Amino acid sequence: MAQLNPVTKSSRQLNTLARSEWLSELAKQSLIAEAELTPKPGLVDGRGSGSHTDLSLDLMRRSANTIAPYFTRMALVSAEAQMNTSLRAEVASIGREAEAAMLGATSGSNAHKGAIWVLGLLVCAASLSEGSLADFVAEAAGYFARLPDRARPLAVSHGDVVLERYGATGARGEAYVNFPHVVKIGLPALKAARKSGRTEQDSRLAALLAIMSHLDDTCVLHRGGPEAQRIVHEGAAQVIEIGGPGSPKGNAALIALGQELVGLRISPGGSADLLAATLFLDALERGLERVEKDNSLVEENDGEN
Ligand SMILES: CC(C)(COP(=O)(O)OP(=O)(O)OC[C@H]1O[C@@H](n2cnc3c(N)ncnc32)[C@H](O)[C@@H]1O)[C@@H](O)C(=O)NCCC(=O)NCCS
Ligand SMILES: Nc1ncnc2c1ncn2[C@@H]1O[C@H](COP(=O)(O)OP(=O)(O)OP(=O)(O)O)[C@@H](O)[C@H]1O
Repeated sequence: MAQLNPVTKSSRQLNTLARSEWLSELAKQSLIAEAELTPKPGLVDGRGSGSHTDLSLDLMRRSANTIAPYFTRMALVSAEAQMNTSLRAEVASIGREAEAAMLGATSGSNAHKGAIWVLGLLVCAASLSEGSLADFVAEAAGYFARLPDRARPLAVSHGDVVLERYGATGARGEAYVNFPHVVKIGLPALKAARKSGRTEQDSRLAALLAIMSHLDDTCVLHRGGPEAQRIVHEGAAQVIEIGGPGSPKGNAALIALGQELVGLRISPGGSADLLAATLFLDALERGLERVEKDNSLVEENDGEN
């Protein structure tokens, strides 16, 4: 009989490790692809910092690279696990560690708080369910999010302030109802734009604008209240209505919307997070080895991250 080597990992363990690393890579690449996508209104992109004074594209990339190992850990603890409150607590604790590491890497700037939450839940759901269909994974992630978070900190967040003032449920609310702005708005817009022959860059921008035109975003509400939210909803809808990214009028309106948002210091950060989630689920569903580059950003160091 062949001698069993206790140090050798079983092929099942190796598969779990490979899938966890793949999910984490897809999540990281989705974050980098979102940040690099240009021109995005009010957000950090290849042109600069948008409406932010404490963020840059380099910082967004550094943050994404810092977070990636935490996505791997989330996927590993979720693989072959039961979706219950004890796993929820374990993942929440890794999520909070990721947030602290992100803040450490950015000298305290919030580059990816919302994104850690959204992608963390989706990575866990994809790992645990071994599924790849967007609706199915988003539903599993929603179920996971709704399990109680016993370690919720007492500190008041921007989301708490906005919930109290305007009743907007923000990142938590989006997850609790299975990410409708990703599966019912972002992904269909991405696929429809691709199908109509738009470039990958324009298709991703179309998905972002579709999300922006519907989402109640606590980043926007916290900085500018309901008037800022109205400007974002109507501005994004207008760009889509007159032809969308890739059409001459749509391109001009997109640039003008960006100038307006930067002038008012408005940033649709929640929509950016949900675009990253859209790119993640799209790559997962298509079984891609990596998130495709859209070629909208040509830089000397491009490709190193
Ligand atoms: C739920 C989170 C985001 C905290 O929510 P809270 O409302 O307090 O945060 P805050 O107002 O600072 O907003 C967080 C970010 O969400 C994004 N966002 C805003 N609006 C929306 C929206 N409608 N939909 C999705 N994302 C949004 C923005 O990027 C925003 O900056 C999260 O940090 C958390 O509770 N983590 C605990 C750890 C955990 O359970 N992790 C599990 C998986 S990682
Ligand atoms: N390309 C991007 N540009 C800017 N923000 C982004 C981008 N991608 C994702 N985000 C999200 O936007 C959020 C940044 O939010 P915001 O700047 O409002 O945070 P804050 O520092 O907590 O608030 P404020 O700057 O209003 O005091 C992050 O949670 C992040 O997940």
